[in-house]
Amino acid sequence: MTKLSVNINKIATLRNSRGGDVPNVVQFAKDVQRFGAEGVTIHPRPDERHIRYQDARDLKPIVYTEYNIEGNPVKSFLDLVLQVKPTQVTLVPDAEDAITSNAGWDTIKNKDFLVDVIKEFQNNGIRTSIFVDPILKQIEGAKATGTDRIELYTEAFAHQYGLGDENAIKPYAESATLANDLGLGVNAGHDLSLDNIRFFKENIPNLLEVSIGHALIAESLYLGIENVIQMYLRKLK
Ligand SMILES: CC(=O)[C@@H](O)[C@H](O)COP(=O)(O)O
Ligand SMILES: NCC(=O)COP(=O)(O)O
Repeated sequence: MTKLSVNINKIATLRNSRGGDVPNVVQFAKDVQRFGAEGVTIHPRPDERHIRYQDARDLKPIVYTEYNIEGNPVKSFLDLVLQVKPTQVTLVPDAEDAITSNAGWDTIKNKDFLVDVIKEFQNNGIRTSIFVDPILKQIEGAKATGTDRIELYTEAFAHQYGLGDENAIKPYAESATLANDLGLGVNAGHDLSLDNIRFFKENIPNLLEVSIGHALIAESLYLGIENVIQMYLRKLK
């Protein structure tokens, strides 16, 4: 079974555009869970351009499904996650000025750093996942960090599949198979959508969780958030 975790960054982007509290991020998280989402994901960035650090704290008491916080483990992020204690932390090596996440970890070069932060989170009862490109030696490197899971960075798949190239799934299927063999859990995310999720899910062995935000919110503008969540759940069965 693959869990659907709804990334609510875009709700915070909309709220921040007017400086008030509409839409309310906490209410939205309550509602997506009521509509069937099996997790809530946020990705607070150091400039707080969408999710603010205070949102991460405010969400803690109301997220009764899986709470996943993503981000680059700079000191302020580390402190926040250790305070909030979500179900899972997903480490993403994103530059501060990046518009969105645009690469996975070099798990070999950053091994010592990752081993230390992963241990710190795990010692505090937080499951860890690290964002990686579908490259076999990076999956082996991920195993050496001690992480519980990996999150496959799916932007390249989404782009190529959108152009009609079904072979784009191959490196993902191979990476997931290796991760399964190594005992790593497999999550995935970035640019997944109603158009590509079923094909992705059907070809990835033992896919535990997908986190989806940008497309899901855009699709909801036309189809409604409750309906869209139900559509994803059907495709992930
Ligand atoms: C790790 C990942 O792919 C997503 O968290 C993505 O980075 C969403 O972040 P933005 O909403 O800032 O684009
Ligand atoms: N981890 C990926 C995520 O949370 C959402 O990414 P996207 O659907 O906004 O591209």
